[in-house]
Amino acid sequence: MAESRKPPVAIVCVGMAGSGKTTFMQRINSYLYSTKEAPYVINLDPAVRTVPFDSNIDIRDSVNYKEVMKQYNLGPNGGILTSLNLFATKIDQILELLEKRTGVTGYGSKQEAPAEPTPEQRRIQHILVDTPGQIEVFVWSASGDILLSSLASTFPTVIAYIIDTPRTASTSTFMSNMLYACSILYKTRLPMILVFNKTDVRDAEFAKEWMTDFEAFQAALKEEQEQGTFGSTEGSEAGGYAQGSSGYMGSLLNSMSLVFEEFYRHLSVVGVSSMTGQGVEDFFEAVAQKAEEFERDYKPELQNQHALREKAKQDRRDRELGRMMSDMNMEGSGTTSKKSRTGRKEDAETISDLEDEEENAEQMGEPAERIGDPDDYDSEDMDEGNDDEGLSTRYKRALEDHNPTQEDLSFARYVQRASMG
Ligand SMILES: Nc1nc2c(ncn2[C@@H]2O[C@H](COP(=O)(O)OP(=O)(O)OP(=O)(O)O)[C@@H](O)[C@H]2O)c(=O)[nH]1
Repeated sequence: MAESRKPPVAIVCVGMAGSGKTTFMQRINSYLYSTKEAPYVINLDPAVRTVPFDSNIDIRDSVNYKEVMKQYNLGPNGGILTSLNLFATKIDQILELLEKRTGVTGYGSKQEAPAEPTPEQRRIQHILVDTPGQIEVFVWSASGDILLSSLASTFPTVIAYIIDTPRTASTSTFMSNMLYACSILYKTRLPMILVFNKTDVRDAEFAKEWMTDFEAFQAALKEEQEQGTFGSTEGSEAGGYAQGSSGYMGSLLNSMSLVFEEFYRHLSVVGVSSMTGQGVEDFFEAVAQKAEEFERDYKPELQNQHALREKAKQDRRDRELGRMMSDMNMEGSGTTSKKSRTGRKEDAETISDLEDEEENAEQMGEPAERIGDPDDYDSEDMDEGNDDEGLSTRYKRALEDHNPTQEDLSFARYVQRASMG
């Protein structure tokens, strides 16, 4: 009897620019190496110059960010977004690779589950993902969504939200960060760990206290207002808000601290120093806890959504198939020859449509054999089977195999237009 195996956990590091994502990735990467559990590393930041660790998959190997900016006359953020979009069109290949390396298949996978993972596959317990510093470009873009939901369809996926602790020590910057974390949690719908980084500079105890005791937060807010430091970044320098304007802000933060009580309950909080390595073990304990939570609470919901999407897709295919058949006037006329009913031209259009789809898919980087054998749509072959049922089945299969989702389709068109696939 094969020993049951926990699938590797995907840890996606997000955080504002300069919060220390890359340094944190480097730290947890070397920690895992020291425990002989080498992770699988993915870099999704196309604009980073040097990455201080080895990546197994690097967006920079597929997309040249500088070239994208030049070619499309884009600024830095547009360049990152476009690079991510282009990379997301290859998500099938990325997943296939991850599944091969880890021996795990997801519920949406086209691959068969392996009988027994090899020792190499078993060794990968974590997949680490570094993201661009322009957090919104990743979290709020369709490509970020595709990358995250694809990962989560195969692996327990956890978001590590990295916070620059010294720069979050005032009530206003703390609350801004919490608001951001909250929006990411509700956008991604994945379990989240708040990583208060740089604890060698500033201890994260204050943040933990503010998250568990709203009275402590309100007391800190009052103190800042009295000392005139309200609105500063680090809670000690001169206030960023003019006297008098802090009244509204103060009461807003006060109310938010009450509203966020429920949100805080869904989070794990750890203090880490990526510089010294302090707190890294706590982080991995939180990861294990969140991975269990993912399997228990998030996965059924994701599977449910996946099943609903599949059903909607199937219904749409059926409708399209029905429409196509009635357009071709083929329903229930099993004796008439297809050629005489529709004429050569129509057949040729249909075949070329299918070929177009195949071409689209190839431009998206899928290997030809996965797109379907061109012989399937050979006109001679189609002529041979004069029964409607055969043709109907073929169309159905063609739609199943080749009709991308609306999302895929828009990406396919996008890539085609950009001629970058
Ligand atoms: N003292 C201290 N500094 C840190 C720590 N972690 C990161 N830093 C510093 O913070 C700065 C930013 O770190 P990065 O790892 O480049 O941050 P990032 O979030 O990847 O930055 P972007 O790539 O711009 O998004 C660097 O100067 C790091 O040396 C830490 O735990 N303690």
